[in-house]
Amino acid sequence: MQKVLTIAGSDSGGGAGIQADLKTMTVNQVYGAAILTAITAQNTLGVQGVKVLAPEVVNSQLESVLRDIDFAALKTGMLANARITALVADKVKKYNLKNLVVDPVMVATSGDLLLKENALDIYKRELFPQAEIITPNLTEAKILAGFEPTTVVPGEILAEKLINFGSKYVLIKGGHFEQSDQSTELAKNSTSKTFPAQAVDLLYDGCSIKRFTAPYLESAYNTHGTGCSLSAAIASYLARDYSVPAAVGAAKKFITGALKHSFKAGAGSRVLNHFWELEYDKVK
Ligand SMILES: Nc1ncnc2c1ncn2[C@@H]1O[C@H](COP(=O)(O)OP(=O)(O)O)[C@@H](O)[C@H]1O
Ligand SMILES: Cc1ncc(COP(=O)(O)OP(=O)(O)O)c(N)n1
Repeated sequence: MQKVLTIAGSDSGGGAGIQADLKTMTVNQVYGAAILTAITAQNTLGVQGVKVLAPEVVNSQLESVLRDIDFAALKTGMLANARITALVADKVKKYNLKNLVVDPVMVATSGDLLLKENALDIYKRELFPQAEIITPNLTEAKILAGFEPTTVVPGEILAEKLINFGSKYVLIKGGHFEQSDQSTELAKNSTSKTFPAQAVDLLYDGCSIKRFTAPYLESAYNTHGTGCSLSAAIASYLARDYSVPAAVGAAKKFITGALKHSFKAGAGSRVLNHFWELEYDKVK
């Protein structure tokens, strides 16, 4: 059994954050451990409150598990601020951690901010250079590359800018496409005015681009926790010794199934069904 660590925030509604990561890891057959960075009061309608933990508390959790457990991969989600981001980067270096997946979580689907802006520099200088893969969504990719979120930028240009921060791979996710992005590479198969035909994620290693496509599921528009679960699945497959492109392909298949079987847990956005491949679901 391979061990995988998530360093992320808690989503009390169970759709994203640590809760989504641990469900993803369990169903993808790795042992998941979790370091909390923040506690959010959150449901399917949005984020009602955030309590970021003191760096000392994050530090003691990290020291406890890293001294004891040998992790085959790890992922970061909500790191909340510059001090926690720097602390995590230090631990990755100190413990020589491999297969680091960085999901640079900045904003929830609801629009609530989950990262202080001054953390961006630390991400770029200290965390990305140690990452096997970084997994920004389109908006996060634009912010990291220095563009306004509303600017239309081809995926190739974003990927080229982001790989220069030093990660081995960049995956730009196309799930939360915007109307203004309809003309770009990430949504070029668009047949409707509102939704693209394909959800296209773009993987770049500094040499060549590989696209991972799946049908865009209109019914699953705005489903919560997709980015968290995708990065947790990538970390799980890396731990199981998949190559990066193979891990991304397997994670994309997993997330597409979980989106297809997504459901309403509350009054707001849909949530993923992480367990869609299990037998009891097929019997229903
Ligand atoms: N409605 C959808 N239909 C198909 N795939 C989707 C849909 N929404 C998101 N995805 C996929 O989910 C994964 C997470 O992407 P995204 O939702 O953009 O990330 P984030 O949650 O970080 O904003 C990607 O593989 C993306 O293509
Ligand atoms: C505690 C917490 N962490 C991360 C998120 C954002 O989740 P993510 O899967 O990246 O994005 P959405 O699919 O929800 O847009 C969150 N909401 N809470």
